[in-house]
Amino acid sequence: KITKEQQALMKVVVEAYNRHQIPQDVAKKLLQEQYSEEENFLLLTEMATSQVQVLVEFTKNIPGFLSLNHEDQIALLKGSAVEAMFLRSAQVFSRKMPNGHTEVLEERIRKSGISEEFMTPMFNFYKSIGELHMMQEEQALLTAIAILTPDRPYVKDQQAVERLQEPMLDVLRKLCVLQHPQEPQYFARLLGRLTELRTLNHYHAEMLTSWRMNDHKFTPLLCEIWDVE
Ligand SMILES: CC(C)c1onc(-c2c(Cl)cccc2Cl)c1COc1ccc(-c2ccc3c(C(=O)O)c[nH]c3c2)cc1
Repeated sequence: KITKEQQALMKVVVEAYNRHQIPQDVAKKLLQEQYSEEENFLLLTEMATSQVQVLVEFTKNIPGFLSLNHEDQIALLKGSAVEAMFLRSAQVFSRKMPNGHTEVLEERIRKSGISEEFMTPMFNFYKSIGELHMMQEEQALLTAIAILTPDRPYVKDQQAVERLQEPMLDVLRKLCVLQHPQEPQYFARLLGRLTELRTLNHYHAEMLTSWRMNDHKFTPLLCEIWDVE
């Protein structure tokens, strides 16, 4: 049922997703340093900065992305960065990393100056992703689909983005039917996570504001992608 060109498209996206990961020495830092709120914030800032670099490289490998209008490429990256990082960090939680990354990452997020009201939706999302037991092909395609969301702010040629997103949605739908035959609603559940991600964007904007009010500093790359400072 999955055509040859759909196989090829999936292969490119999955390989790019696996190739571009946070370097292990950066990820391992989560395990080493102390646990002060300050230290946690700095470590999470380092992870996010590294994750954005990884995200840019992954996005450049999405077939057709580099032939989009350049301003639209930037608009898509800025509009999807937080969602892509929620998806990627969610894998850490659902992967139940062997060397304790999961507990450590949760601990550091819970003690990094994020107010309680954002913890619940954030960790509910992590839990809902974990329950899906997504395959890596599904993770890669879902991330590409999130990045290729046509109605991000400031996107001029939305049709061009739709033309790239639709083939991804078709492949993911077919893949879900093949990999989860006993669960016909699985594809719909995956798309439901994308809706949940949109609400997390709003919470995240408020998290940024409260961090900035407490004079927390971000890196130049994060300031650029999140339009802060
Ligand atoms: C600027 C800082 C304070 C910030 O602001 N909002 C968020 C933030 C938060 Cl707190 C939650 C969700 C999204 C964002 Cl942007 C963050 C921290 O963002 C990240 C991003 C990505 C990881 C992350 C990814 C992969 C792996 C990984 C592997 O792949 O092996 C092993 N360890 C990983 C860690 C962690 C934290």
